[in-house]
Parts: sequence; C-alpha cells; structure tokens
Amino acid sequence: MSYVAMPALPADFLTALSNEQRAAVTASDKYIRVIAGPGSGKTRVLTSRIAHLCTHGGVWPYEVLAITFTNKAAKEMQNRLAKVLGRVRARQIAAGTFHSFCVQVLRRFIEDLGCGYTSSFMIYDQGDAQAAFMQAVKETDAYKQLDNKDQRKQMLRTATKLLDDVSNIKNNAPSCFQKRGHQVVDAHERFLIRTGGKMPWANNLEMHDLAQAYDMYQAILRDNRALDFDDLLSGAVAVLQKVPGARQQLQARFKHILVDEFQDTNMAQYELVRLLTGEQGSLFVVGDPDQAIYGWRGAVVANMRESFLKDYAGAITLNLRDNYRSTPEILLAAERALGCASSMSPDRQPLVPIKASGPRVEIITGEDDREEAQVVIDKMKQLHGGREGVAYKDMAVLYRIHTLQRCMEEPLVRGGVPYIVVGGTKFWDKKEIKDVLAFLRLTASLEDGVALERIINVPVRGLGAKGVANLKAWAKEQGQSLGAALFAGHRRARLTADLNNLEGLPDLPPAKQLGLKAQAHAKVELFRRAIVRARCLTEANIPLDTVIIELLEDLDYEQHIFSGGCGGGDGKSDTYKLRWSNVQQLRAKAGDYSEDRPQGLDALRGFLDEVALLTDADSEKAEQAEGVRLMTVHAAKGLEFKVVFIVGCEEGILPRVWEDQLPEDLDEEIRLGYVGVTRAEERLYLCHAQSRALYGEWSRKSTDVSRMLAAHTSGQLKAMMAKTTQAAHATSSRGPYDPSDPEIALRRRRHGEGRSWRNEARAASRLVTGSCDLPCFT
Ligand SMILES: Nc1ncnc2c1ncn2[C@@H]1O[C@H](COP(=O)(O)OP(=O)(O)OP(=O)(O)O)[C@@H](O)[C@H]1O
Repeated sequence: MSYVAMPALPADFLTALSNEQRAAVTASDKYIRVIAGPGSGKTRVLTSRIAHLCTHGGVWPYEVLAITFTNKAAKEMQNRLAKVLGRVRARQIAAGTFHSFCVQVLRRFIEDLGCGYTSSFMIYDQGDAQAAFMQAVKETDAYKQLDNKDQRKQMLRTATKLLDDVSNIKNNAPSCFQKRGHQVVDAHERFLIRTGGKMPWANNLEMHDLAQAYDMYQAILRDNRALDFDDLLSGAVAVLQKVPGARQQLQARFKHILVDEFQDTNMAQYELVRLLTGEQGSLFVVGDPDQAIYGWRGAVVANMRESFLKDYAGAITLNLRDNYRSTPEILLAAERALGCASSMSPDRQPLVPIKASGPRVEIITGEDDREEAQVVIDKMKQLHGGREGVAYKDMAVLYRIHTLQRCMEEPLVRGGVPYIVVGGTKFWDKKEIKDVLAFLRLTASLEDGVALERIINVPVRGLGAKGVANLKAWAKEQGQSLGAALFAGHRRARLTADLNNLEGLPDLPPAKQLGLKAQAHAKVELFRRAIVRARCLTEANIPLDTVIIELLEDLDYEQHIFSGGCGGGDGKSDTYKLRWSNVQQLRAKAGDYSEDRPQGLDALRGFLDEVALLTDADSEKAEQAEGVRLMTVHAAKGLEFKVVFIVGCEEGILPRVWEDQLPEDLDEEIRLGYVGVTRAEERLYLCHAQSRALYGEWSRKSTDVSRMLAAHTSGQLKAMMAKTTQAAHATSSRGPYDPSDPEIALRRRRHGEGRSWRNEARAASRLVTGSCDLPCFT
C-alpha cells in the first residue's frame, strides 16, 4: 500500500511535473481554481506550488497557509518542502487541517470575542459531544413530556442522529457562534430552502425542540469550558468577523492561502477562507467535484463548482486530467460508475490515463457473503504467492458500511492472511485510552464535567448512580458544577518538597454532608488529591509522561485494568497486557509530544488538542506493516493501492439507497463508488454476493447487483468500450479489457439468468444516450 507517496521535491522540482501540473504550480493569477481528477497529482501540485512561491515568487514561508485534508498530509508536506527550503523555513509554513488552524486562531483570540471563553478551552470530540448532547436532550420539554419510558429511550437513541443535525446547522450557518438556538435553526432552514435540502430532524423533534436542545447543549459546553469541532470553525469565523485587529493580523500574515479538497468544504470553512483571503490575499484551491462525498456532513460542493467563481472576481480555472495512478481499464470502470449519477459537473473533463494498459477489471460473484469473502481471500493468496508476489500491504478491501468488515475478518483469520483495519476501533477510542485522556482532561480543566462524569467512578469508588447523584446535588446546593465544587480550593494546594504529597488542599466536607458512605468518601478524597497533585506537577513543569506515570499510580489504574475493570478478564489474560501496553504507548506519545516543547499546562493542553483533532485518515497504523488493509470507502479517500477489492457492490449497499432519498444523495453514493474504484493502481475487483445477511438478520436475502457494477458489465457498452479503449491500448503489450471474456460471461450467467437487469439497463441507457462523457483515451 502506498499512503499516497508524496513527491520528494528535488531542487529542480518543476521538471518533475507534467505541463498541466506545471501550469498550475507557476500560474501567477490571484485566484486559482484547479479541478483535478483522482490520481492527477494534487498533492504534488500543492507542495510544488508552495516551493515555487517561496523560491521564485519572493514569498516568505510564514506568509503561506496550506489547509490540507489530514494532519498527516500537512506534516508530510512540510517534510518534503524541507528538501527545497530547508527544515527551518519549511516549519514556518502554516500547514494543517481546518480544525487545527481554527484551534490556533481561537487560542490566540477567543478572549477578544468576549463570549466568556478563555484561551484554555477544551475540545470535545465526537464521543464527548454525544454525551453532552444526551444530557441536553433530557432537558428538553419534548423529552420531559414523554411519560412512556420506551419513547424516552427512543428519543435518546435518535439523539446521535440529532447531533449530526446540530453539526450541519452549525456548519451551514457560519455566523452562528454563541447565537441562540432559534436563530441558528432559522438560519439553517433558510439555507436548506435556498439549496433545496430537506429538514433532517422533522421526524424526531419539532424545530423549537431542536432549538431548545441546541441551547441546552451549548450551555453544557459553556459550563464545561469546552468547544465541539463545529464550534472551532464557527468560533474562528466569529473572530475574523468581529475582531478587526485579529482579522487584520491574520490577513497581513497569510498572503498566500492554498486549500486542498475544496469540494468538501462546508459553509463555515468557505466563509473562513473568504475572510482570511480578504481583498489582498491570493487563493489557490484544488479539488474534484466528482469526489465530493461529504454532503452528509454539511459539505457544499457548490462552493467549488459555482461560488468560487462568483466570489473571487477574475478567478481562473485549470484542469488536471492526466491520471498517473490507474490503468486505462480501471479508469474506464471509474467513468462507468460515475456515469450512473443523474447529474455531473458541466465542466467535468474525462480522465486521461498515463499508465499503460494492465489486467482487466474482474468481477467476483459469491453465492452469499461468505463465498464472496472466500473468493476474495483466495485471490489475495494467489496474487501474493504468484509470480507478481504482491505484498499484502499493497492490497485493500474497501466497503461502504462497517458491517461488511466483519464478513471479511473471520475468513481472513482462518485463511492466515494478515490484515489491518484502518479507522476501525482506533487506538484513541479504546476504553483505557479514553479513561486516561479523561484523567488528563480533568487535570487540564478541573471543571470539565463530561470528563469527570466518565471517571468519577473509575477505578470503582463504590459511588453508584445514587452516590454520583448525591454529589451533584451537593454541588448544586452551592450553585456550582460538580467539578468546581469538588476541586474548590485547589489553588491553595502545594506540592511537598519531595513532590510526593500535597499540602494546603482543603478536605472535602464530611461523608454525611455529601450523602456518601465512609468508604466511598475516602476514595473520592484520594481521587481528588490525585488529580490536584497531577495538576500541581504539571504546573511545576514536570515532563508530561512523568505526570502520567504519577497520576496513574496515585489512582491505582494498573490494578483497575489488571482486575478486569476495563473488561476482558483478569490479570492472567492477554487483555490486561494489551490494555496496559496501550496505556504505556499513550504515555510514550505524550512524552514524544512534549519532548522539544516547554512543559506545563500548555504542553498538556497542546497534547490533548492534538489528540482531539486526529482524523480517521491520521490513523497511526504502521504504514509498512504487512497486512491487507480493510477500510470504508470514505476512509480510503486520498489513498492508493496496487490491488483493490470493493466488496458489497450491491444495490442498497453501494450505492446505499434509502426511503425519501434525494437525487443528490444518490449521486453522492455514486461518487463514493467512483472514489473507491479510483484508489486502484493495477488491479481492481468488483465483488458482490447474491445473498447477504445484514444488520443482525438471521437469514440471507437475495440482493441486486449494484448499478455501478452492472454499468461496468453491460453488454450495451461493449461497442463503446471497444471504440474508446482502442487508442489507449494501441501501445499496450497486453490485450484490451474485454467484457465478453468467457470468464466474466460465465460469472454473469452464474449470477442468474433471467434476473432483472433493470439497473444495468437504466445505467447503460444513460451512458448510451450520452448523458456523460466517456473517457477520452487518446
Ligand atoms: N508528474 C508526475 N509524474 C509521475 N507520477 C506522478 C506525477 N504526479 C503525480 N504522480 C503520482 O500519481 C499518484 C497520484 O497522485 P496524488 O495522490 O497526488 O493524486 P491526487 O490527485 O491527490 O489523487 P486523489 O484525488 O485520487 O487522492 C501518486 O502516486 C503520485 O506520486
């Protein structure tokens, strides 16, 4: 597998570019939009343009802001640039994701907004936000009015979905920071009317209930001095809108802004870029509307398609059409998949393969999902053990939904094929890691109620729900949050000379006053002292990893894991060793992070920020480790593999189809298929099962083959394929891709003669009537 090899930039980096890439790198226009197909070298272009600006354009590195899709991409970009500019200059380039950039803006300017937040705010990740939102929903009238327990449960279950709505609302109403719920919901409604979207929450809560939940949720965040991911964006937008000094400072610094994956920007991100660019800045955006796959989380493809040209007078458009990644056969499959969409960009340009012809795209048909998986695994073994000797790490299995991961895992284990799940249960989502992070968050912010709630009874302190409720009631009596009440007087605490103990921390009130049993009371006191001691050690600039060792020892956390407190048996089992080694890894990561930085609370907060801002694509799986990669198509965005298997190419799975689906949602599913197909460099296998059990169903149900796969195999396309591939294959030593190949024909028959091929026909007719351009392989 290559996690898209970034180009090493030699001093003469311009010569390594194609003509169209060089045109994009050297263009001197102020506003540039580059529409770049998959595999066309966006990353190379972005990196080279920055190098060019700094070496030939008289630009200082610190004047450049590069917004990348992942933090990892930003780091790699800086490493490559170091080869041209030198490490010191490369480090001056501000490169990161939208969220990490916004955190920096907010740490510096949030107090100027006068919204009550200080620069030491915490960042709530998805899990924390969900916990806070559950609490908020419970406070709504709609919830309280339900007297039926099942209905209440149902409402809480849908709260996760509602949180997505809230997230979309925030992202589509860029001026919403700290506004009231009804204003924000109204703004979102106007946005939806304007863009023809539908009200996502209508079947769950009325609008005023949603507005109320929104207000409650924001209040919980405020009380905990926390911001969620979406607040980071809208907060930074608010800074740029309302703090003229900040805006001027940032505009004066970032004279050259470059944004990758522009098709996936939401309204808040678009507005942020607009404000940062101002009148004077230059803006270079790269993206591909055909790979827009994040509409469901608020991305607005029109930002790239239309708004950019309207908002930036004199903007030019350049195209990168050459595809360096995939064989013509794979690109043909990609074009066909995309041809199933009901609409496409009017300005889209077909991909041009640079690679020579390769093996044909194969269809794998299983009678059921077990057989599908088995055939895939047999194929992997054959490729690995055969003449080509393809390494397992160069193969990927992509799927639309996580459930399909499980169908693959067991046969992989049985077949002795090593594999790595990318973006599955991530290191950072493991229970023990979440616990330790909650201890650290509480250390950094003693009022963080969500972190406190998670670990108030971890390791077990005999509190139970009643004990916690009594503690909360006690805090409420004093008009304080639980954190504020528990840690009151912490400022008076001092470390003893040997750093082992605390002096001056006032004791908790007696057990009776807190409504606790004596033993629980004593344990809460120990817990409290452990956290305050960790805080004092941090403030005394003790290295972060040492603070973690001390804290976990004070809390006796290893014993907690040893005795199965995190699940998975007692100390004899491997689970204990695994969990404890995860904790050790976390400690080491904290040590690495803080190694060349000043210690103290800022280092702790910086480390927690970095962790909170990790994305799936920042996955830390060792890139060189052997093993087939398993991941969703979303997680595969931006990656490339020699061999790709897309499993579950069935209607309802890829594309996912649901009731009331809007045509644009279906088109996004089709684009997702296109993204999947274009990850393959040399070999592509489109796989499906004729019957499948999904979502815990006991029996397998028969399936319809995906329209994208059907479009690929359609007989009606044969003539066109022959015509369009002729030129491309003229220079190839191998024969052209031939769908009439007996092997495929056999598989198709096996798939079921007489089956309704309505999807195939529908897709084919769209192509035949020419509603999409076929690739120009000339
Ligand atoms: N001028 C070039 N010469 C040779 N190889 C190139 C050139 N430009 C790009 N490549 C290679 O093409 C592959 C695809 O490049 P890259 O991953 O940057 O594409 P991309 O446009 O970001 O694709 P996607 O949008 O699909 O993620 C990489 O392996 C890259 O090294």
